Amino acid sequence: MSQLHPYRKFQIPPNVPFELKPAPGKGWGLFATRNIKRMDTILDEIPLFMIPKRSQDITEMDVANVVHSLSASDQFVFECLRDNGSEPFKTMLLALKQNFFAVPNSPPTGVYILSSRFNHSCVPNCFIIPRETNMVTYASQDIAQGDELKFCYNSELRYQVAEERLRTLLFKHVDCKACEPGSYRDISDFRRTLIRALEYLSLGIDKNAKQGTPFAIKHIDPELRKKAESGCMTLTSRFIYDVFIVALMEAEGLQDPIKAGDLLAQLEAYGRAFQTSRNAYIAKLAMSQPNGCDKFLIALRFWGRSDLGDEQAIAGSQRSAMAMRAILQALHH
Ligand SMILES: C[S@@+](CC[C@H](N)C(=O)[O-])C[C@H]1O[C@@H](n2cnc3c(N)ncnc32)[C@H](O)[C@@H]1O
Repeated sequence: MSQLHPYRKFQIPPNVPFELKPAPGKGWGLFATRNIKRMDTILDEIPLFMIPKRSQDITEMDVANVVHSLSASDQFVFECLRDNGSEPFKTMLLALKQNFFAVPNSPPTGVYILSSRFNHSCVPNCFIIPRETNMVTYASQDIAQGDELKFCYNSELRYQVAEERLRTLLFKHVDCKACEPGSYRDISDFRRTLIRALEYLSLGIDKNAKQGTPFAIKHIDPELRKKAESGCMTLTSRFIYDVFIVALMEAEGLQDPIKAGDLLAQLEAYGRAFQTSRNAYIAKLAMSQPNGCDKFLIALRFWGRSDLGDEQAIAGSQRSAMAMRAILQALHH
């Protein structure tokens, strides 16, 4: 049966490290045909077509106009798209909605035939980023031959617990080890709640508040909370919180190099802001450790310490907290 499936007609580029085949319970998916190393490129794909509008503004007519202007072979490829691998889409707009990526600084919406065959996981082994108008997928960890290749569909999901993610994803059933009830999910929920609380302590705001999720800020010690919210957290405390986030993200399998790179850059910036030489030394030592857990253990030496650079850093973080609050308020209205 699957031998006759229209996806069999897709052109798979030579030398890619995957095959497209049925993924039970999820339609079809991509599976590694050889071992893949962390940071290897898995796919670098040009769009089948692009539409110069944001996806939410695109109409059926927009899609029809573009599709009719494609070559016969590209039109055929678009027609092969199936709703989760089974039924043809009822409208062209639905086919676009399941197979597009937003492309910054370009015509904003592109349809990518193979990049949209990756299934979702909240504990992904790949990540995808735009490069000009292409979508490029990389391995975020070493992947064994035969493993399914999956990325996280929405970066906001990384801070949500399973129940919240299920509401966001809207799949009938999510096949994902962090979403299935059981001990892995309990540990995963615990780590993600902790990551969000630590981020709150470090930044003084809940960047994910727009999700309307029941994050238990009220459980945080009121004095600590006041300190965080008024931007008065010391450099040493912020360093400890952010290193703890790095360690938890690694343990959670969320260390894709982009997010991890942002966090590490932030930690390097704290490191440069220390004016007490012993603190600068501890920060350097922590950053030289190979993984987040070892970094965190070194950073614990900061416990209870202040720094000569605190006053300056606090003034700076109060200014940026005010700016960030204004941005978030504008976004939510
Ligand atoms: C962009 S498509 C991915 C490819 C799709 N499986 C196919 O056969 O063409 C997204 C759809 O795949 C399914 N899917 C993706 N990840 C899944 C997961 N972890 N669990 C269950 N279904 C999933 C959902 O139906 C989702 O709407």
